Amino acid sequence: MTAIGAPRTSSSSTHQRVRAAVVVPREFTNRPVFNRSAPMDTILDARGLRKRFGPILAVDGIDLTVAPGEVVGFLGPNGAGKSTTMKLVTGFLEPDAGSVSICGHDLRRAPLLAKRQLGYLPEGAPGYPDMTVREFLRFLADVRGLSGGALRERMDTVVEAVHLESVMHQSIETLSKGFRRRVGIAQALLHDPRLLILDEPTDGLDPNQKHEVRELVRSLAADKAVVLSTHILE
Ligand SMILES: Nc1ncnc2c1ncn2[C@@H]1O[C@H](COP(=O)(O)OP(=O)(O)OP(=O)(O)O)[C@@H](O)[C@H]1O
Repeated sequence: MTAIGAPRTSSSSTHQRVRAAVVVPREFTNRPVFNRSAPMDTILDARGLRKRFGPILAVDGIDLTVAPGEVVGFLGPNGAGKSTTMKLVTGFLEPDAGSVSICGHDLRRAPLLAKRQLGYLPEGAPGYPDMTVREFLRFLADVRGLSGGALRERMDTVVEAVHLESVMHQSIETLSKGFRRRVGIAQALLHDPRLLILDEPTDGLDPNQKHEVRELVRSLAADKAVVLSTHILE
């Protein structure tokens, strides 16, 4: 994947900016990536990211900076390299070249500090199928180091934000796609991160659910930076 053109900006509110980074497979373009120097309040600063899988050059020199209040959308066809870029940005995969900094913390040198500021919804929103939603969220809150009153407060906040009240005692394997995706978003929000990376958050959802997730992302983005992807080009 390379990114083409300057990111487009549209103003949805005075505090929020939405940008679309159109991403295309390497063979379709020789145009340069967008390359800007990071301003002081940058939440995500990725430079020169490159990743090869054998003969496939999946990510070829991505530079990306995202500031608070910005929503950046990766738009590209299947196989363009959107998920791979997200895996590099979240530390799920090691890049062959390049660096990632989250809230000023270098992902390689200070992974815990960087990941503390990161919430990640992987593609397909994986969860532990036999856990109930409550067990799953409690487990992840525990992993994130939350306990006592802080844990209860964050659980209540995300359950309300994502509207999970009605399914808290249901096992994840019995949830509809829409609710499964919401649980994935809830776990990404639990520790109140500054950066949200959402891989295809609306994929497979019906139009109402898509609208809800988009509204949710919009409401969350006021004080966070959000990067999301979609292969739905229209
Ligand atoms: N672990 C891997 N091993 C080998 N090739 C891989 C691996 N992960 C991704 N690829 C390849 O890298 C390229 C980019 O894949 P990626 O999943 O990042 O694309 P994508 O834009 O997210 O696509 P989609 O919209 O289908 O999710 C594809 O050609 C894919 O086959």
